[in-house]
Amino acid sequence: MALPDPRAARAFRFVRRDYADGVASLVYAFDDGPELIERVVFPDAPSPSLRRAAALEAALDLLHAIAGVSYYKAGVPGAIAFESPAPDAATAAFLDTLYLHGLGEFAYHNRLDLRGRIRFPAGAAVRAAAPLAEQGSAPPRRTLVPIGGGKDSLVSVEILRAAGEDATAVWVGQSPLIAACAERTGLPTLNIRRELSPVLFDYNKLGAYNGHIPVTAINSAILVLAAVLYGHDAVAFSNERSASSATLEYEGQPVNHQWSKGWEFERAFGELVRERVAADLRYYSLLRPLSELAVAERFARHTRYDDVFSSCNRNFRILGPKPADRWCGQCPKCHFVFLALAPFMPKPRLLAIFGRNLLDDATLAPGFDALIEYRDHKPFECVGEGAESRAAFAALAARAEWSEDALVARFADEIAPQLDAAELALPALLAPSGEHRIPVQLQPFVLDAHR
Ligand SMILES: CC(=O)N[C@H]1[C@@H](OP(=O)(O)OP(=O)(O)OC[C@H]2O[C@@H](n3ccc(=O)[nH]c3=O)[C@H](O)[C@@H]2O)O[C@H](CO)[C@@H](O)[C@@H]1O[C@H](C)C(=O)N[C@@H](C)C(=O)N[C@@H](CCC(=O)O)C(=O)O
Ligand SMILES: Nc1ncnc2c1ncn2[C@@H]1O[C@H](COP(=O)(O)OP(=O)(O)OP(=O)(O)O)[C@@H](O)[C@H]1O
Repeated sequence: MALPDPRAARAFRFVRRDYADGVASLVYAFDDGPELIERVVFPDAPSPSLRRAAALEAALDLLHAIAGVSYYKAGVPGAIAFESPAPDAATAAFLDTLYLHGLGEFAYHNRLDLRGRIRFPAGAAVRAAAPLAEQGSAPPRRTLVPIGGGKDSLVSVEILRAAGEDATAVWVGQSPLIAACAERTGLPTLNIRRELSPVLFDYNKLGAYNGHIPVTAINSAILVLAAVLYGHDAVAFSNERSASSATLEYEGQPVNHQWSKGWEFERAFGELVRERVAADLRYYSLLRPLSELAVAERFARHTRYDDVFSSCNRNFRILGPKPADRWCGQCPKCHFVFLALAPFMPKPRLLAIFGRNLLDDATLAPGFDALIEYRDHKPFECVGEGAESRAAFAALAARAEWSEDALVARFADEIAPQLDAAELALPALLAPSGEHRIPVQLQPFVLDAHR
């Protein structure tokens, strides 16, 4: 039977969700079209105790509502409907914000205006969640630390290790690269599988709307459910301060590729988890006070991951080709991570990691120009702020081993003279600052730059 066009649909339906034998099934549909079923598989998950059922149900509801964004985007119809009870008003307002900003880049590229279009229906009020300690046996103090294959989460692992925290390295999906990083941490590991509905890919082939989604929000909701199932009391992401900055402004609205890695999401989601899932379950980012450069400086202190990690997102595609090398060398993420690590590592070590010198390749000038916001905007990728990239270039221009490399010399000769030298200093960008939700006992390990 021919698939209906989701762009012509009247409503997006949250049909049902359930959890049994380690599998969460999340079901959606456009109008009366075929069901879109996503499955999330939690290996060897212990049977949830009856007493912890309330937290499980609430975490499952949250995951169902958040993961719907992958499917909703295929049609962005004007109505959203729930067949199960609709979320309470506070959750509905959170979802409005998440879908609007999390789909900001998608809307920009598809020339859609989603303002006023995304309205989650609000159902009955619900009671505040009890602590896990009152919903069953209290979990020991244990942290789930999500691993993304890149430098950030590995910095968090080392912070947790230094603080003597009991942590489990966890990742979603089937990336062998992430698995190798998780193994290298030496921590206990947990791999959660996620199977998107194949109907989404059929819709995509037919020309449905497509584009970027707030994947960190989805991973966050999966890991909160995992914390309830496996008995952890904290989920510690590795999202840095720089992730809160918009990629660009369009029609007066900030558009941020990394919106669900930002502070606004962390705060709202973390509070919702406490109020709706369990009052003693903490969701936070351990790296929130740090800039990308500060994270790079911390990563450079450890050589343990040099031959396994990669921040190049081309490795993490579900579909489509993956790069022949761990670092493709062509994408904004490769350019930025090379530039951010360069001031903090011996040059031979960095060249060994990447297998080449990206800053001595004049053909890459446009890519690096976008990072420093020179004649272009910041790329739609997880990269630091323009000020951080400019400061890294300035630091390299002052070092004999880098100053003659093509792009560093070009920066010094052509671009730096147009900039305010006071804004190019590294130390200010390395100091921790800003808001965070880091538990008190871990704060010294993040905020004290020398630990
Ligand atoms: C790996 C990657 O960067 N993928 C982005 C890419 O997708 P592509 O088509 O090249 O490959 P796939 O990832 O295999 O996706 C296939 C289709 O499936 C859709 N999809 C995938 C996962 C999901 O959870 N929901 C989905 O609907 C996807 O849209 C494809 O149609 O381009 C896409 C369009 O721009 C991006 O959406 C893909 O991004 C992935 C979802 C992804 O995991 N990206 C992260 C590396 C990423 O961008 N992280 C951001 C954080 C953003 C946030 O706010 O959370 C970052 O680190 O900055
Ligand atoms: N597949 C995944 N499973 C679980 N968590 C993930 C996954 N991919 C990314 N994350 C988490 O999402 C957050 C943002 O990812 P991001 O790619 O910025 O981090 P990273 O891979 O650790 O470092 P880098 O910025 O160098 O790529 C991190 O906390 C990361 O651990």
